[in-house]
Amino acid sequence: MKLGRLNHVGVATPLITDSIAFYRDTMSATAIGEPFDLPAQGVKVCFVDTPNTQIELIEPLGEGSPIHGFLAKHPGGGQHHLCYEVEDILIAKTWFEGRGVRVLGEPRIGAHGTLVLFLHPKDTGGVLTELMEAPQH
Ligand SMILES: CC[C@@H](C(=O)O)C(=O)SCCNC(=O)CCNC(=O)[C@H](O)C(C)(C)COP(=O)(O)OP(=O)(O)OC[C@H]1O[C@@H](n2cnc3c(N)ncnc32)[C@H](O)[C@@H]1OP(=O)(O)O
Ligand SMILES: [Co+2]
Repeated sequence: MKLGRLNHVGVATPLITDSIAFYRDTMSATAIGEPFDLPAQGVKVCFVDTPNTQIELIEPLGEGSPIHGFLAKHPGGGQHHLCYEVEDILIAKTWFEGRGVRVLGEPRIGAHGTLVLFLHPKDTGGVLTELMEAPQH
């Protein structure tokens, strides 16, 4: 298993429109995508492009959203996860499971249209870690 590039930093927000305005007007981000719903992941998503990575703004979508608990603890939002690219998600899953790192569920299609999975923050130094298969260019 080889750890790839940092694909994005996930930032949870209670109101994605406010966060978009902040990144546009205060952070001076010039490449901000359109927000879209990802019901399979329980979030509304908007990507903010920076020169070397992306900020992934995520707002809860639906009652079962996985970020409700995080926002209950951090009502104003905050840094939620780091996402690294890997070549093969199933090889990565086996690698981390073999080292006692809890893998949260099975791989699912993420916001970039490739398979993603999450590692439990208590097994990764307190950082919720997402792995994603790199998009084909
Ligand atoms: C946009 C789609 C996709 C993409 O393609 O990029 C995404 O990024 S979707 C992002 C949202 N999806 C997920 O986060 C899925 C995986 N997450 C989960 O399964 C859960 O959120 C969780 C990580 C298991 C946490 O569950 P929750 O019920 O909120 O809390 P717990 O009480 O079980 O938490 C246990 C423990 O972990 C701490 N915690 C929770 N979230 C985080 C976090 N983001 N970063 C660091 N630590 C976190 C929580 O505080 C608890 O610790 P203690 O308080 O010490 O007990
Ligand atoms: Co993500």
